[in-house]
Amino acid sequence: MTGMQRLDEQARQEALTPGINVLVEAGAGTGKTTLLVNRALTALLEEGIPPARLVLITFMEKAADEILQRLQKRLTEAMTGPDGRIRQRAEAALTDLQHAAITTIHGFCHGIVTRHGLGRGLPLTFRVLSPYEADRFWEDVFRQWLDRVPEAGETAWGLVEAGVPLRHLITWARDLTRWPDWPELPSVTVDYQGFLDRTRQAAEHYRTVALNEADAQDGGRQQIARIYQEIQEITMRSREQWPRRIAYWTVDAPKGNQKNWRHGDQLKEQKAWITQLREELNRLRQRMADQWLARWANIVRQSLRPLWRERRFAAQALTYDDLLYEAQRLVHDPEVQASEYARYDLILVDEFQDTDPVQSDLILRLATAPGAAPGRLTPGRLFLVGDPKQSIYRFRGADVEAYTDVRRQLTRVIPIVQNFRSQPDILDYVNRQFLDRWPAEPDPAVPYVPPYQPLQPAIEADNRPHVWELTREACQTVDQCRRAEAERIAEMLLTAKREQWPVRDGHGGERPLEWGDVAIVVPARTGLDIYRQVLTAHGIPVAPSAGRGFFRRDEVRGFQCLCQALADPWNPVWWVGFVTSPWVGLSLERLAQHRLLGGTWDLWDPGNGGDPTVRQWMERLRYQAEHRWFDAPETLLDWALETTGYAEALRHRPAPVALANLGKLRDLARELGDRWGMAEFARWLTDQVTRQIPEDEAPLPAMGDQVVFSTVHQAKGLEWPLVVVANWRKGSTKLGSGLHYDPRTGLLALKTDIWQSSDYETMNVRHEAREEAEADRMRYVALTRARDYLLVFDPLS
Ligand SMILES: Nc1ncnc2c1ncn2[C@@H]1O[C@H](COP(=O)(O)OP(=O)(O)OP(=O)(O)O)[C@@H](O)[C@H]1O
Repeated sequence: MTGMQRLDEQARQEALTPGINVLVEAGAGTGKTTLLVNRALTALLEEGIPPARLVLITFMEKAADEILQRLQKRLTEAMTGPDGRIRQRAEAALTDLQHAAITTIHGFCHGIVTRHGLGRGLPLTFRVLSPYEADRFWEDVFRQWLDRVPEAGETAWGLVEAGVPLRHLITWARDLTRWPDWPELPSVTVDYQGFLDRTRQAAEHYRTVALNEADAQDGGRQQIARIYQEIQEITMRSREQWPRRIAYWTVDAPKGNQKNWRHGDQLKEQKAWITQLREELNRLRQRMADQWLARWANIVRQSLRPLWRERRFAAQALTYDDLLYEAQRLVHDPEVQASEYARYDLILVDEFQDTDPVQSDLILRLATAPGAAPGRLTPGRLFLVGDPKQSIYRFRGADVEAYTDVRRQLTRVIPIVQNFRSQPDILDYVNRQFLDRWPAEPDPAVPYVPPYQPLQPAIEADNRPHVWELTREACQTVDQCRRAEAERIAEMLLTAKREQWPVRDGHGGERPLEWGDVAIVVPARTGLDIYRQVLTAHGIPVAPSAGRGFFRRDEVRGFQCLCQALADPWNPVWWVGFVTSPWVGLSLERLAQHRLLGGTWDLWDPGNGGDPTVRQWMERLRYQAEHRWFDAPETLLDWALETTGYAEALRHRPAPVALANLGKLRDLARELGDRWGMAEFARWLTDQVTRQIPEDEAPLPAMGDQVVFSTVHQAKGLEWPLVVVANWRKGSTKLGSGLHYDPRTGLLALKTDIWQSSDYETMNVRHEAREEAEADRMRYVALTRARDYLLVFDPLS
């Protein structure tokens, strides 16, 4: 099964050639990190570029750490090589390695902003706001804006009057201030009067006809009477009320039965008019949405955006987005560009498929000599590695078209296709899935669809099966299908374990499959509990996994109740919430007993009666409440852990998820509590818990011999001997409700349950095509995680 044949050695060598700008388009499992490290080593050892003149940008901090470690190891090895010059350079590079900018794009931008921001509209020193802080701060500024800028308050009030819910306005304003730039929208007028006049006249006419022509119980006659009545009511009201009434007016599909009419043609005519009215109403609503959007967006653009910028800069605080946008703005200043260009000799970028237009523009600017025309890159400055087939971060702004644009500008695109990870059968299966779906070369008509070069195996095929396309038992609902899938998975896994399927051990040998070799890779966490239950019922050990429900977890809610109890000791709900949470674990019966025994609910006056344990807790909490202004949330957390013995209890149970979450809670308490103090922290935490804001639970430390569940995003960059691809659904790819912006077309569109603006459809068509391509890429990532065995289901319908 060994017998490695090197297929693209020449391409790999070519990629390392100094003096050219390279985009290495490397498929899954082709060893991208090794290639990146090799190119950095060529720069350090052969070209003699000092570490400080290298930039190496990774997608995550963890990847930056890994690359740094690998470089350290390789340089240490090079220090004992035969060539004296290389030994010297390796030693020097190792000493200076900390000066190399091996960092995420945000880290890199931080440097640019720090070096050049002063005198260019940015604060001298600044700190970067965490997303929580940024949110909170934004809300303050938004409130002040509404209060202090008269047109802002008036516009908001006018829109609320017209039927736009305030919470929509707030969300839209937040989105609008987050996006870097978007065009001022043309103002829109809506001709309510014309619409109402026309509709009233027509309704009057059809009503008269129906009265003479149709039986009283006919649906059509009743329908026209209702329409007539509604239009009368709307016109009777003041103009200010028209928009709201029209926005929420629904006209049903035409009704009525020819049999009840003296002349059937009359009903036909009425039905045609009603259909037309429905269309007209939709168009009118679309115009209303355009008008609202333009009014709100333009006022946000004129005054909220500048105010928000001014306020955060005055507070010497930048958001993560600021780092990117400000760095991009700065490198468009010729002086800054010249200075940054002179600073580095080589820029290496990992995971370049997940770039966005801002990032790619910034990187290209730094690879262009000062004064050179845009796009005329200096040779030998760029080494980009990416796999457009694995671009799966569209939801947070990655734009595979930005990748395609850069690809077009680079003269050297080097495909690497030999996969070191998977069994030939698996690669064969993957190739068959995508060869027909994706073009061999980029197709300008579909710039968001990646080109596909078949993956080539690095090991020889054996005659064992490695891929199973699984089928489910017949099922009706999605959950039943999930259960059926889970049953089938359990059956296969038990067989694999019983038959001791061999997996490669990474040292050229084999060993029998263990539970820890198995991953179930899913697109989303919905419905995972079903799989978990079924597998557990079959005796298969399953690793607990972190979801998005951090603020719904008992350990977090218990602490939230404690914080709130101290911030608001007059309300017994909070302290009772705390003592009945698993932190303290008192039962409700015990509290009822406490009351029966003459206990109070009043923290300030626990009295002498009641249950002694409850009273003891009340006294402790009262003491804490009295001192709350002096306590930081982190100190409070420590106090609670010590006093309740909760962490100890979790350790004995054992409950790794809860323990890991307590760790995360402490980090939050430290970070936010330091800046906000107790009362503000308590308010914030309560807000997150009550609004059930989705938030990642703490990542878990490595588990023992257990099957893991992993989302595709979590699985990116990882591999397992046996991968099951399950819980796949062909979901809707439509743009959901809310405000949307497409930086590529400059379109802004909004949609609610009732109305949508006129650019929504155009935007949605673009969006759907891109989402479908993204879903295919997700599937590619999932399938290519498998080393030895792949079990795949078709999507659930
Ligand atoms: N030059 C090499 N020779 C043999 N095996 C290699 C080589 N480079 C990497 N590998 C092995 O191949 C597998 C895939 O490598 P790696 O995870 O670096 O690929 P990748 O390109 O980052 O994959 P993906 O993009 O799919 O996450 C790993 O098991 C790794 O140990």
